[in-house]
Amino acid sequence: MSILVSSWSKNVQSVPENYVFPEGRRPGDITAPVCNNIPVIDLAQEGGLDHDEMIHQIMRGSKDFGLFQVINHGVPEELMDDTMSLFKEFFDMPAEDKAAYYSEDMSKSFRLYTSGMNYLKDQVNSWKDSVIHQSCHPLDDNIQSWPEKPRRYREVVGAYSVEVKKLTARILDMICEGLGIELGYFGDELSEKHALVVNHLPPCPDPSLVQGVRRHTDPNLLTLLQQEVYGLQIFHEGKWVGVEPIPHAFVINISDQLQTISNGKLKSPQHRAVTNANIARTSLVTFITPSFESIIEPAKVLVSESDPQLFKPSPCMKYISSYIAMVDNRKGREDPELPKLCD
Ligand SMILES: O=C(O)CCC(=O)C(=O)O
Ligand SMILES: [Fe+2]
Repeated sequence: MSILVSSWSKNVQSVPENYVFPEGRRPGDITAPVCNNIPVIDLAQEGGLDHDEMIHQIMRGSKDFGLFQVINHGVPEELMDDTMSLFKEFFDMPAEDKAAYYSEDMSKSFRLYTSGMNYLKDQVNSWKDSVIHQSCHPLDDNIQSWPEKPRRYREVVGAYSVEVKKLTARILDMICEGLGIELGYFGDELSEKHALVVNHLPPCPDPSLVQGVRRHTDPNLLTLLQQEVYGLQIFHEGKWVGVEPIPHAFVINISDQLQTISNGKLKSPQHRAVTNANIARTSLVTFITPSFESIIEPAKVLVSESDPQLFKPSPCMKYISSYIAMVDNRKGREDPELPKLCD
């Protein structure tokens, strides 16, 4: 039998034992109401918000929640719909078709996997299948490792990653403006890597027992997420709150390395994704990461006598490897120099 949740979960009426989290580590409030204070920012270039107001809202979201949403952002809505439909079709393919893409080898540039990062190492499994494209750009160098099924996979996902790249550059420059650092600061090296992860959480007979995407902060620079079904939650002021699924919006999540570069002015929120009883949830998550050799440290202009440096310089790779070690061992991050984050 396939170990992919998307292949066997239709045939079960209760949660198999290896997916049931022990009491105390269960998700708790899976129906947390959506938080209406998270900014939803209209980025329309004509007839939309005043530019200064956009920057103000971006800063408010990034400081108070570590997160905001954008609409009218320039990524064509039809392309967002096509990409979402394509991935739903991917996870609905017969188990034999999906088996060709399944791998536990984390070094692969494209793979389909299940649970956390490694099904075999997880003490308790997560109710999730995922695909990862380690690198989307340059497209021509990477696209050959992507699936050819469903038809148009490479064309649609390729176009999606080109559009998301443009939006990323725009948002990073607005963050520069808000922080008062030079435009282009995040160009090239600091935003070199674009990985696309698609998480698929099939309907679950009892969402209160399982984890979809477990509580974590993102170890990269910035994350852009597309969702259409409720499930993403952030831990805010001591409780879980939902992030409203808004059609054709992107959720923009400040990640650990941007928290460091901003010298703690922007925060990297703890978040997770919960499952639903009746409906599958698919999310498209683009992770922007500096080149692994980049040294991540607070921007000089953000450090002063009244604003002492909060983080020591560390290579980007250290953030990523400490995250992977944490996910593998389910322990907190041990390196005291890195933002301290997880359960
Ligand atoms: O699927 C989601 O909504 C959250 C995914 C996420 O946090 C991640 O993949 O890092
Ligand atoms: Fe995340």
